[in-house]
Amino acid sequence: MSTVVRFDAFTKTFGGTRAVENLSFEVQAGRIVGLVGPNGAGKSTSLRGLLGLVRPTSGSAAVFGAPYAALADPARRIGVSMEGVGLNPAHTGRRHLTVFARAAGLPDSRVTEVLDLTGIAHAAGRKLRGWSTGMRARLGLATALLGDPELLVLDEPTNGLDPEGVRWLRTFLREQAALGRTVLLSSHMLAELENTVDDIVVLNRTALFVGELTALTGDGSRLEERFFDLLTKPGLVGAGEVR
Ligand SMILES: Nc1ncnc2c1ncn2[C@@H]1O[C@H](COP(=O)(O)OP(=O)(O)OP(=O)(O)O)[C@@H](O)[C@H]1O
Repeated sequence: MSTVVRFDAFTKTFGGTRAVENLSFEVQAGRIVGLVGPNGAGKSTSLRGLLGLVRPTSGSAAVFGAPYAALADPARRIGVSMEGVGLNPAHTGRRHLTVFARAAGLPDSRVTEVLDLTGIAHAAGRKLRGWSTGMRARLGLATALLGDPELLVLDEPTNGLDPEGVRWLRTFLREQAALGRTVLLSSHMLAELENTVDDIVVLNRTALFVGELTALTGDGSRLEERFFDLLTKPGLVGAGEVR
């Protein structure tokens, strides 16, 4: 197995706020890894640190063995879906994707492919101001897929998706993993994650658990139960718990 992502004692302080402390974990190729934690736990800060959008106060985050900024062709190797990526409401979906495709040196034909892949081809000609949150979530994913990347980094990809969309995303991510792609995603949807991820990182400023999902749920427990155990009763969870 090869290591795709590696956080090593990653720590980020904003002014007086320690957003992430001493976070260490690895993501192996072909795995789907879920980063979970309560609001403000540091999930987005960690993902942004991986993508070079946040500079660690100490420690490091590396992707494909190097800091993001050192990668030769990050837009083709890593697909990112994250809130705050500019959407021009006056652009159509196709236009939005074409801007990103051209910036990454990809052919316009790839835009049509990702529109089909993510089920939004029928809306491609409509201005984004009229798109629902769920449609925008699919557009975020379509943008991430443009470069046919080896790694997908998805911040809250299920936000705004309806149940059909959530199910579609789960199947889609499993297919990606079966093709050898790697997925690192953050989510609040514990019940859904249980059906999707191979490995899990429970984060509450520091990592409370890093390991295979089955180490938490293999005894028939629900992820939600184990999650709250970790948050409220550290020391009871066992294998994989970070001490
Ligand atoms: N640019 C910033 N400047 C100051 N503080 C920040 C900044 N970004 C994040 N923080 C703080 O860092 C902490 C972690 O925030 P972060 O957004 O990483 O958490 P999160 O787990 O993604 O939360 P949520 O689930 O609510 O999206 C919070 O206390 C937040 O207020």
